[in-house]
Amino acid sequence: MAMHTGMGPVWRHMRTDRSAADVRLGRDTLRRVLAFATPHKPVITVFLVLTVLDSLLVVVNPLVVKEIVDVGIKDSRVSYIAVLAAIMAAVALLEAGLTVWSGVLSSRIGEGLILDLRSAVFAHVQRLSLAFFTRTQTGALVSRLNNDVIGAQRAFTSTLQSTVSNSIAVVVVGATMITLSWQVTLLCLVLFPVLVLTARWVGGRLSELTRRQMDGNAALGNAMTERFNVGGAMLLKLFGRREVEDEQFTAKAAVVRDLGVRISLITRLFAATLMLIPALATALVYGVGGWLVVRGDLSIGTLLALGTLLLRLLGPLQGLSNVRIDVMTALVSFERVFEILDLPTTVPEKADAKELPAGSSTVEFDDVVFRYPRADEVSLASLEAVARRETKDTGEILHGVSFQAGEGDMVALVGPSGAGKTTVTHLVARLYDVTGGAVRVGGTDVRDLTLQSLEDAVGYVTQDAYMFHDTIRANLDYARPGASEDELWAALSAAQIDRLVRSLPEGLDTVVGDRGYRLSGGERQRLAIARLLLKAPRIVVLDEATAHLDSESEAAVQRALDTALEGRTSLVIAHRLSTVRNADRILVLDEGRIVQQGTHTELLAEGGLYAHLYRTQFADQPVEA
Ligand SMILES: Nc1ncnc2c1ncn2[C@@H]1O[C@H](COP(=O)(O)OP(=O)(O)OP(=O)(O)O)[C@@H](O)[C@H]1O
Repeated sequence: MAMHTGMGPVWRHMRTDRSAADVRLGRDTLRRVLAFATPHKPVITVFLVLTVLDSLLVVVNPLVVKEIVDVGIKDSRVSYIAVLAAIMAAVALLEAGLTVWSGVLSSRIGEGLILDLRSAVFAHVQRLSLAFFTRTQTGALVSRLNNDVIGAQRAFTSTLQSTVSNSIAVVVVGATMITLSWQVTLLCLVLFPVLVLTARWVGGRLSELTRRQMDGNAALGNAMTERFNVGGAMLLKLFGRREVEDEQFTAKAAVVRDLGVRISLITRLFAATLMLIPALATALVYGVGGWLVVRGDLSIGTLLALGTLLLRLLGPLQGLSNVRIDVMTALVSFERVFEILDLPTTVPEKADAKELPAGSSTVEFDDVVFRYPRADEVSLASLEAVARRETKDTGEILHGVSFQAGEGDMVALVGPSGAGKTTVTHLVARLYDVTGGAVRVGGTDVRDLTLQSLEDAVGYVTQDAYMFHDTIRANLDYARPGASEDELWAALSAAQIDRLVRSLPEGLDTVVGDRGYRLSGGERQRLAIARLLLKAPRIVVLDEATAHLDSESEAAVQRALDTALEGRTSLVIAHRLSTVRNADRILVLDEGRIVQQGTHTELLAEGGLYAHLYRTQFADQPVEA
């Protein structure tokens, strides 16, 4: 097997982060790692048996060589030589077979473990509260997780295999060599510490230089992404900074070049040492061994066997010198994955949570107090580079908010920017939990309901409705899996967007979302309304678009909304005159408090903040038909 003689895995060791070896692991880590291995126990057992067999085979062929030379050739026994040669060929075949078989098992274990870890992490992260996502740079989290999941599976494949096979090989080959000639063995072993020490030194230097090179490349990447987008490119042009930018970029790139040259120099020096030491050891074996043969203390066959065995000792010894770092690196990866799995959600479902009874759609806020969770309450200490750590409290955002929306009522929220309107809407479907007081849906505290039944009952349409980078059909299907073609078109037509979708060359199969066909703000919101209509929730939370739509799409959005809200209890962050006029109740929020509530006519008569908002925001809007 390549592992016994080759130096392939060495390069990976050389570049791994050596700091892992000094990390202190949690008490439970090993137990939990084993728990992940349990489902794969039978395969791991077979894999280990194969690895042991393969490592034992390593000494067979050198011993057969000895037998051929010392007995077969010396005594001119041709048929015996033929048998021994056949054994050699059989061992080689067996070794090849074992390599393939254990390779297949290794990937089955590794890939199986990746699947288990990925599914567990995805399922858990999906259930974390919204607060986690507002605090964490998702891209960085995802790439960290990907690396850790792959690092963790390595524990059960290459690390496990190399540790077992290298240990056995060192013992078996070492013992065989000592039995053959302890004098020669001792002599060659003097050279190995040189190899191990060089490898350690090179490893330390390489891992540090590689880390610096990665940082340098990241800095280059950041410089480019920041400047090669429309905003950055414009800033550069407007401030005439081209020359300075050129110089700064070249300086950063030069650092990466210098590091690259140093890494390559050290790598080559090490490669030369790797070739030199076995060559020197071989010279020693044949020099000293040859002398012993001449003196009659050693047979020629033994000398040849020693020469071959020596080469088979080198790789395993080298591998073992890195074992601690390998094992620790894999365990640290596991620990990072566990850290994510251990993150508690701030909106947990109770064990005895109830289903929301069909038809209940009242919403009630009872003296609700709320503050947003701090970063250190929702994100990870070890994800410092990913999460913006802040321990400062955002302070109370809502102070004793109380109101009721009866079945089918439309409640409008108005108030200056930052008053807490969006925050109020977040609490209805438990995107966050209240700090004090209670939010009730259908008369039950939302914390006593199952998350699924609550999520089914409440639908949101936000200003910038998110669409997956997928077809219109797939985005609609998300709200009602398996919806028929007729149902899709009925929803699109009620949302006043059917004409547009029909006019697209690909129709329902047009890709929308981040990078696909770009819908205008109004079109996107109408598509979101179609999605809401398919979901058909009993309660609708809506953030009306503030952006100015042209009067035609404004009217279309309005008609779509009228359909969407009909017969449903709704909470609307209102920006339109028609909405406030039609609302059953208007809540006027200011600095986290409801300062006024009533109908449009009542509030206008009352004066105060509403009358002021009306004059500044609503009065100059045309009244729609
Ligand atoms: N995720 C968050 N973490 C911490 N503070 C937040 C968060 N979201 C909002 N806030 C703060 O809560 C306060 C209320 O914000 P909210 O978005 O509810 O106001 P709003 O009335 O909807 O404003 P606008 O009309 O401008 O959208 C603001 O001071 C805001 O800075």
